[in-house]
Amino acid sequence: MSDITHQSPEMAARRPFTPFTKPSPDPFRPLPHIPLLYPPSRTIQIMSAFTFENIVTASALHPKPQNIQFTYGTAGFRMKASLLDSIMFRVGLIAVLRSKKLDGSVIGVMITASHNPEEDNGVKLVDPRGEMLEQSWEVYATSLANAPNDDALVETLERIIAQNKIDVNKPSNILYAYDTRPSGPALVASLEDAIKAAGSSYTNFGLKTTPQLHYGVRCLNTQGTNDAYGEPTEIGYYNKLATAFRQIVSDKQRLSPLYVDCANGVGAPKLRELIEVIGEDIISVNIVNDKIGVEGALNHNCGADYVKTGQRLPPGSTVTSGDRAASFDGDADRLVYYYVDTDGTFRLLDGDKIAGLSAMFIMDLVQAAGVDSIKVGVVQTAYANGNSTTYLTKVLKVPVSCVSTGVKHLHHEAEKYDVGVYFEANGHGTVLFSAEALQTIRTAKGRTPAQTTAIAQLRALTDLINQTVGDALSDMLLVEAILTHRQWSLKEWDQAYTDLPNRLVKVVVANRHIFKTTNAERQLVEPAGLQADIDALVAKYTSGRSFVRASGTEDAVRVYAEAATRAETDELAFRVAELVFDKAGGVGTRPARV
Ligand SMILES: CC(=O)N[C@H]1[C@@H](OP(=O)(O)O)O[C@H](CO)[C@@H](O)[C@@H]1O
Ligand SMILES: [Mg+2]
Repeated sequence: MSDITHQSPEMAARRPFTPFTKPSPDPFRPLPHIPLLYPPSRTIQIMSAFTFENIVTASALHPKPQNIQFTYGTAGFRMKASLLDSIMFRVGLIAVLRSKKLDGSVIGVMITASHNPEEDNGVKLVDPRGEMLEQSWEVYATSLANAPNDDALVETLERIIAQNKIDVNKPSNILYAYDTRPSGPALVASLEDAIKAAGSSYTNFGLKTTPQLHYGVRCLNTQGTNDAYGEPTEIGYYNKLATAFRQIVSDKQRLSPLYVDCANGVGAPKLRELIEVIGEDIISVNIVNDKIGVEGALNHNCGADYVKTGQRLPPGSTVTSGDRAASFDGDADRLVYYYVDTDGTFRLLDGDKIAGLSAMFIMDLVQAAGVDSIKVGVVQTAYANGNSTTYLTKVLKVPVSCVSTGVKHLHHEAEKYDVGVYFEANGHGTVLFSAEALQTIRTAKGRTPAQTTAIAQLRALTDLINQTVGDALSDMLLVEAILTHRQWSLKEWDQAYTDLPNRLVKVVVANRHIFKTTNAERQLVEPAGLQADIDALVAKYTSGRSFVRASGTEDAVRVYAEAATRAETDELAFRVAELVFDKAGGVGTRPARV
């Protein structure tokens, strides 16, 4: 690890940017052809008609469990895998209708429950440009999932078809993929039953990370257009990232190895393949927590969610002072970095830190490239650390928007900027380049060699960053590219600002739906009076901030608190949790002091 140079955060963050051109080692040598560990995708063309009769016959094998209300939420449908059979079948039907509605555009289906325990699973739909399913269709997915019997199922399908004027005789195409969960194959079978019954063509994209599926969908739908996103294969994905990464770090010394905790999930084999394509002489990783197929291992005591929530190393980690480390979540769409300081303190570099680093780098590059008409903006949620927002607005002087929790909100807001950097504190995020910004970058001509190099690097960044969704593999390469460029240690990156101590706690209440918020979820409107009580508590703490909202993915209310010191933060979080429990129908154990 390089020596740490102590300097002010401002200096560390704004160190002048110097593009180089000398390649070392040769990043432009041909990409290797690697045999992929998993079989390539398999396409099935189906020519049969869409009939309700076929659908009802197939549906009989996938009855809806009684007394369960399903909701297509922030993360699609997600729950115990044993409850998902009918959901998978019905999601298959929705996917087919959505594809028919969009003239046969490929719709993606991802079977995963991300960072949830291994016994859970879930499913998400992906729209043609690789983005999340349009919100109005989430409502259709929910109503179809809840149709209690065949008649209701047919009625709901008819209503969706009529409301959207869908011609069911149009072609339809589905691309699906799944993570490493043992429940995956059975759920795939249910999904395929629906797709076949509805007479649709489909492609099994196999074992993939969630962002790889998003990539695949966008590639298939843009093939042969001016807007072609890439080759719609796994190797195409690796080659695109590898070529861009090699170009950005071409003149630089390789960093010390990065320990990557893959949460015992799909990220492990995929990262291994990616690194093989890039070349170990250019990037070195040490993959840990790669126990695929070991019962109960997935996300257990490891992974990005464990590290972010617990603010500690995964148990058994061998990471010590001087090491560089990162964690993915179970479907490899979240990334956090961390290191152990010389005094033994654990230091987390979360989504907020990644956003700050990326915004800083891109702003410098835009300036160096002479395309400063391109404006960068950052999108955060209320969970962003207060000091990260101060750093972005006061030091980088970049516009920052705060939106509701959930990637779709961040993604949509980020689309409003020329370059929109968005990250949830938990490590899910990406950078979006508008069509105009891409055009400017593509056509820019440098007036000096330095400008020409900076333009080429900016171009490479647009290929390196997954534009469809947050992607741990792509984000990791982005961070590694920036750190390699600056030859920064994690500690140097960390110097941009110091996180305010923060705490996230859950409170279980009888009905979390009574919690209504405003102002990007930062204030409660209901239950009446609770916000005033929270405000009164917060006022007692230096740099205190706390807010309460109902989780969209768990049956609980989340309390977030931050303050000037660890002790004040923990006390504030506990006091607010106690307040919620007492005044808003807490059930089970009363919150305890941390
Ligand atoms: C505090 C927090 O991390 N909340 C997460 C979590 O949402 P909740 O609505 O808070 O349960 O899961 C979402 C989906 O993965 C993710 O987008 C979000 O950031
Ligand atoms: Mg995930």
